[in-house]
Amino acid sequence: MTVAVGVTGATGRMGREVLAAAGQRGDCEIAFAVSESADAGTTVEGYEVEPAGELEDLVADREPDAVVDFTVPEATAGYAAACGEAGVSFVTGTTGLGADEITALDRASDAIPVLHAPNFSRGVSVLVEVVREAVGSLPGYDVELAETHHNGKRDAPSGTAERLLETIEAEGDFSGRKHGREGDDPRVEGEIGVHALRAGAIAGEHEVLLADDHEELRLTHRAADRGVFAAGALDAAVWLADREPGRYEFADVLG
Ligand SMILES: NC(=O)C1=CN([C@@H]2O[C@H](COP(=O)(O)OP(=O)(O)OC[C@H]3O[C@@H](n4cnc5c(N)ncnc54)[C@H](OP(=O)(O)O)[C@@H]3O)[C@@H](O)[C@H]2O)C=CC1
Ligand SMILES: O=C(O)C1=N[C@H](C(=O)O)C[C@H](O)C1
Repeated sequence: MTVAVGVTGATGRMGREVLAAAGQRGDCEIAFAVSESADAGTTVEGYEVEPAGELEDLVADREPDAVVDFTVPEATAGYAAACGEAGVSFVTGTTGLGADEITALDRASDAIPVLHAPNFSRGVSVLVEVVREAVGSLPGYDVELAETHHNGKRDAPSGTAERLLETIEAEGDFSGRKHGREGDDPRVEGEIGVHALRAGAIAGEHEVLLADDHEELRLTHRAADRGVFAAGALDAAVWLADREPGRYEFADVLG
């Protein structure tokens, strides 16, 4: 079966990557591509990019099996609602979602399958589980998290860092998060240090450091490029296309 995919944010870093990846696969085809500021004649990877304001019409006309979204939180909430109305599965990797946007995903999931993942890399899925085990096995160790991304990233800490922090907090007895460190600011027992670096074109790095007075353990994931996220998102779209309505995780796709 070939899954027809609509792509939002088509002119963005991830949208371009999703369109490029789709062209290399036999299990999906592009139904349409949209972007907020697309002008007439804009093309990406050979696909015509249409104005995002026309999403409802495009979903009705082209009848995709799924929409893949990497945009901004305020757009993601509206796209989820439009897909819910049209009965089209919705996959989103947009990070920095607030309570209202999460509620929009939940509402849409009454009508359609919705999968939101802060990271579509298989390696990060494993990292989350390894961090869970490490924190649970090393009670009392200091924990610090650092994430590094390109200079165009909007949200901090990254969505992946948020997922790792939730995992760490669920597994141990911590007093709170400490974002950055400056001046006369020694470490307080039980805090989780959080550091966000932004530079150049770095696709995405996450490191969790656990240490006591005698040893240190560093658990690190590095994305070599964005292709890994695009591949995971398309895997999710193919998997999600014929599911029942509800909320799904990337881990469900990986089985
Ligand atoms: N889950 C994962 O594995 C990954 C998640 N991400 C997340 O994906 C998101 C996008 O990242 P990235 O591609 O780097 O971002 P970019 O800034 O490169 O692209 C954003 C896209 O969103 C569009 N956009 C911006 N504002 C609006 C709006 N108000 N309505 C509709 N569309 C809009 C832009 O359109 P235009 O250019 O026309 O303005 C652009 O196409 C981020 O939240 C990022 O954290 C990124 C990588 C992996
Ligand atoms: O904005 C990005 O680039 C990335 N965002 C995701 C996040 O916020 O965790 C995933 C990946 O690290 C790249």
